[in-house]
Amino acid sequence: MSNLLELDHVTKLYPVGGLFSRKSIKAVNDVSFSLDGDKPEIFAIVGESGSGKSTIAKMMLGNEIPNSGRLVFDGVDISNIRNRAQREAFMAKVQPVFQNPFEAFNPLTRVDAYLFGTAHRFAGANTLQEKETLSDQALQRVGLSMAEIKGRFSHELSGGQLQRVAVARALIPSPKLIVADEPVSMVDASLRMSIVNLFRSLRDELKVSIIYITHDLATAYYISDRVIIMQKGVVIESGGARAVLDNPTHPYSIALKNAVLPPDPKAASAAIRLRGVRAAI
Ligand SMILES: Nc1ncnc2c1ncn2[C@@H]1O[C@H](COP(=O)(O)OP(=O)(O)OP(=O)(O)O)[C@@H](O)[C@H]1O
Repeated sequence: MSNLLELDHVTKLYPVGGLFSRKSIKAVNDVSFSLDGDKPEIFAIVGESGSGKSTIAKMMLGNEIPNSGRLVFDGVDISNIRNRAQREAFMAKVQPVFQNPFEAFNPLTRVDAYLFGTAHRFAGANTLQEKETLSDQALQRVGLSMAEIKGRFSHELSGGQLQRVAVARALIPSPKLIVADEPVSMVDASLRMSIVNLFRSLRDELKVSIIYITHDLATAYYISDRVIIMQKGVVIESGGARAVLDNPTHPYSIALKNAVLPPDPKAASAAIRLRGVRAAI
């Protein structure tokens, strides 16, 4: 068995308190886990705001370097990727999907231009015909087509459609890993499940592994194979998604779960209880 991705005691510090301060915050504190290269899975990273989820995503994408520990993708330490050719090869294999599709697409640029650019840069498409063919194949995978989006700008598409285009773009290079940071939190609630189900079909049909970063326990429970729950940079619980989320053992995970349990008369005060638990831990 070889690992697709391994995080080995990864810690990331950020300075706090201004230029001359020596203080720092441990945004990510000694986090370790790995994804199997032979078994595509949806791996959820769950936690409240500030728990370190996005910092992990940035390190996985090579946009931040850990202060200690290693992130190894496909046998290569991500911190050692230096030249342009290595960077391009890495980016083709690890693709991001971000929270807000309206921020990911410049409103003045036609959406298809993003797909064509990716097809050219990462998939060797040179002619317009080749770019259109690759883009259309990816769009079909996410339930759209070139005909539907050609020539259109981001504001002419719904949030759900635009997030699908973002996923299609991520698929064009045939990545091994998609790092999706809160991919449904800006999408209309009625369309959320369709995007979440899309990730499942990508795992099953394209054999892509997906890091699913979310504060939403319900969708994590629904689609993930494994989950880690983070608090203040630390992994406080990890394992099979069902096992962890059916029977959380850490007070913080129990509080997180209670906060989404319907329809509980106490649910309205869940957020307040959660704050109490946080303060107590
Ligand atoms: N560039 C930065 N400089 C200083 N501190 C940072 C920086 N990025 C993140 N942090 C801090 O690191 C901690 C973890 O932040 P991070 O964004 O990873 O959390 P998160 O779980 O993704 O939260 P959210 O869901 O709100 O994005 C927070 O305390 C945050 O303020």
